[in-house]
Amino acid sequence: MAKQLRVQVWNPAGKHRVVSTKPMPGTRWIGLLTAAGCRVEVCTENKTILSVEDIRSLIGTQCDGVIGQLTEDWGEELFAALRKAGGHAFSNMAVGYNNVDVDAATRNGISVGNTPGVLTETTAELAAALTLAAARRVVEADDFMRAGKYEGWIPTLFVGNLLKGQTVGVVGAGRIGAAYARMMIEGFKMNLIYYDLYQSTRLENYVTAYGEFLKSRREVPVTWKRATTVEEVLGEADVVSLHPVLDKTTYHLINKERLALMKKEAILVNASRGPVIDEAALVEHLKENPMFRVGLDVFEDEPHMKPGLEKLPNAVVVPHIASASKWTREGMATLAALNVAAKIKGYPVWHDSNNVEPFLDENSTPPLACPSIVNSKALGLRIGGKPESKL
Ligand SMILES: NC(=O)c1ccc[n+]([C@@H]2O[C@H](COP(=O)([O-])OP(=O)(O)OC[C@H]3O[C@@H](n4cnc5c(N)ncnc54)[C@H](O)[C@@H]3O)[C@@H](O)[C@H]2O)c1
Ligand SMILES: O=C(O)[C@H](O)CO
Repeated sequence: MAKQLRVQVWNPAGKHRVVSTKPMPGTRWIGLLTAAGCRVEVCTENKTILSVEDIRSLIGTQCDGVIGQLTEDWGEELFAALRKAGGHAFSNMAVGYNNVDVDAATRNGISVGNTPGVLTETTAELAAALTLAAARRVVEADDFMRAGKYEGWIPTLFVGNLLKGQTVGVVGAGRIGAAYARMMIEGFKMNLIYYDLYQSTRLENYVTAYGEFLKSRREVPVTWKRATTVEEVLGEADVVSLHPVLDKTTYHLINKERLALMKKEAILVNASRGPVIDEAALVEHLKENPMFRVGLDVFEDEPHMKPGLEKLPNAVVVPHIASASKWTREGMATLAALNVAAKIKGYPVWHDSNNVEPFLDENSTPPLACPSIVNSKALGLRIGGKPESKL
């Protein structure tokens, strides 16, 4: 018998029961759910990652929808439990949904929401921060300073890499990868090489236009190149940042053999998902190549690091905080709540999941639609959405 988990209840008399497996930032998301007639139960148990058993007990015998987290294992067991409890709506509070078995959700007639767009710039900024921290050895230098080791300026102290005029490689040039590329190109005048399954004409045009602008100012123009293989990016780039989805095609995309193709003094950044890199191979590569540096936001066995990584000065490591700006986290909560509330109300799926801005303006009522449902086609859900109607 599973233990009863602590919950905080909002709008107890609400007609539809919605569970959030975690407290989420801000209050707008709670207001939107209660305005849609939902009783909202937020799990406040002091446990970082809930087990499948914990979540089953939260779902209970009657539940219309759940907002879950990327640390949870949403598979057949939970979706069957949710369907049995009368539910038909689930949303991850994340854009990535590799923790969700979407086919299992579809089999059980449950929609799977995610939160694209609202975290694009925030995540790209953290990838840029990791790039700079690794290139200029910021964390090593900070440790050195705090340890009282600084005895005065010398020409050889913490010499790192200059980014200007170097080549930035982006693997996965979707929303976040393209935003990161633009930051590095405009901010540091880097040239671009990218690899993606699809051509990013928008990004290419952007770099071309920026190159023309620089030329008009008699500055050296930036350039772009679409690589035909990931190996081409690894061989040519001075900085490589990983931004693909995690699936079978990207699991251990960066392995021992591919690390060996990279420049000895290259920088590798990962703010996508940990398993995109074979982390044990990375630890060995970092040991053998002290001038090779990494910036990591995500890890293969989160929350753990592969043994040895914690000791390496050429690695900057942060705990999966790439989307952690107040505006983004509150926006993620809003999108997740609306994915569930609008589905419960029978509204259609928003026509453009790459443009969720209309849902994020706190001063206006959101469109009558689910912002982003990844299995909308498989479930045969209606596409539409009308701005400026009350939920
Ligand atoms: N660290 C964090 O906190 C954080 C925050 C947000 C997103 N993410 C991760 O970033 C990922 C990307 O988010 P997004 O909004 O940019 O998604 P997106 O769908 O816009 O971009 C993903 C890109 O990856 C490409 N891709 C897929 N398979 C590929 C392959 N085998 N090789 C190369 N490219 C491939 C796709 O074509 C697409 O362009 C998410 O799925 C999530 O896992 C992490
Ligand atoms: O996929 C996501 O949205 C992120 O990992 C959350 O920060």
